[in-house]
Amino acid sequence: MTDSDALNDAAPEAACAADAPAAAAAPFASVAVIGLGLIGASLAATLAAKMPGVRVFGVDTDAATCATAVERGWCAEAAGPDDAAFRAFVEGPCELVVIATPVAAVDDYLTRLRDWGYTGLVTDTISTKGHILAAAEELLPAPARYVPGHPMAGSEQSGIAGARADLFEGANWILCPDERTAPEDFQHLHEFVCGLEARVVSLRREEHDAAVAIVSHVPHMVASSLMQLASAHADDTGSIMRLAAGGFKDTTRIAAGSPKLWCGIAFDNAEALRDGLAEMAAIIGSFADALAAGDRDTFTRLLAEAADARRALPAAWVPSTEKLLEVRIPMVNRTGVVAEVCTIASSVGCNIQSIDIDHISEGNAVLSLILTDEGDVGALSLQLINAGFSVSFSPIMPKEYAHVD
Ligand SMILES: NC(=O)C1=CN([C@@H]2O[C@H](COP(=O)(O)OP(=O)(O)OC[C@H]3O[C@@H](n4cnc5c(N)ncnc54)[C@H](O)[C@@H]3O)[C@@H](O)[C@H]2O)C=CC1
Ligand SMILES: O=C(O)C(=O)Cc1ccc(O)cc1
Repeated sequence: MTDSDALNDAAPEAACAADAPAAAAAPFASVAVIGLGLIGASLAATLAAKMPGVRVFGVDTDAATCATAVERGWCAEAAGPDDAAFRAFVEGPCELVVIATPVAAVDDYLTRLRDWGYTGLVTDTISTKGHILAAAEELLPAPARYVPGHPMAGSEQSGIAGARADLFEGANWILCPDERTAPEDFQHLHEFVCGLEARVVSLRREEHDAAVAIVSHVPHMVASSLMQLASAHADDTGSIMRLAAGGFKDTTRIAAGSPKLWCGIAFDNAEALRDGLAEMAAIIGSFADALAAGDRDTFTRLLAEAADARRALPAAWVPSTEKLLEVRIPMVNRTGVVAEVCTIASSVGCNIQSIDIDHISEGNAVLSLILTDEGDVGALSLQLINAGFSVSFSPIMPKEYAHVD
């Protein structure tokens, strides 16, 4: 039994305590968080609050940031990258490394992990995967144990000053397993992310950058462009800015984000961002064209399509605890089952609440997923069958579920 098994075994009682906020089961006993800025420090703060048994070692080049993280009780220890204690932690108890720095710092840490012979799990929070995927493949001693991650939550603030223990609550957290990802590794990472009260969305790693260009990187550049436009029209007194109503503020909040961080993100996702910006320019052009042509129908259609799409944006979902569904999938003679199944489930909007692997015999296991009442279960079933899986679904009662963990 590993340390983390022991933690897991101890967790159900804690999770049942009715009065205090329950501590989540901790799949890792010791975690290194590299980069203690908005995201890394929020992760450390969340772990301290929700998985207090986890020993977090923080790493940051800024000594004051390290001191703050320890003072606040978010990290047991925190140090600069050259501190011997960091190497000792990686070579010793560390079970998970989370890289939460700007993308420019990635090579340095992957090289250190290589030089220190680290073969444990590695994930990250970096907004783009262009660089880190290639670097992890080249540098990590166990590249199959790198699972790209990306919390789709944050803010326009930077550094530990903006960090919050509730930043990830209800947020989507992308994980990108591939066919080499060991089922147990993905199961533990899934538990880790769910323990932060975020929701895992599985995505093929090669699709990540194009997808986030559309929902995150182009919007950031559009928000910045709106501020450029307004600034160009502001006189010395800035009076035009005082006219800005809620809509302007809603659509430009993210423009206050760190220019250095966002320049790094843009250049690591240059191709998808360029394509997205060109599409965006064409869409803005179609409004201008309709105006020039006096074409009210087209103009109204463009607005109406956008209004419908905005109203249909998924609201925060409160899953019904009465409608859980278990999906059981034999994993005989097939690698990459977990990555494939979870990616299919996410693509049809299904939310996996927990993952269990029942080992039936040597080399023979059944993957058991507990789904909440979200997404298109019919499409899930069809796609899994088309992908060659033999699947069985059964509704489960909340009481039964209490014993699944
Ligand atoms: N800001 C946001 O809303 C989100 C950011 N991300 C991604 O997460 C990562 C971190 O972003 P933020 O926390 O917002 O950045 P941040 O600017 O708030 O913090 C970065 C931290 O990394 C430290 N740092 C810089 N270089 C370092 C190095 N070589 N070694 C150790 N520490 C170093 C800085 O001192 C700082 O504390 C980035 O890759 C970003 O793209 C992901 C989701 C949301
Ligand atoms: O502030 C917000 O609303 C964001 O959308 C933050 C954000 C910034 C960068 C990411 O890669 C993901 C999320």
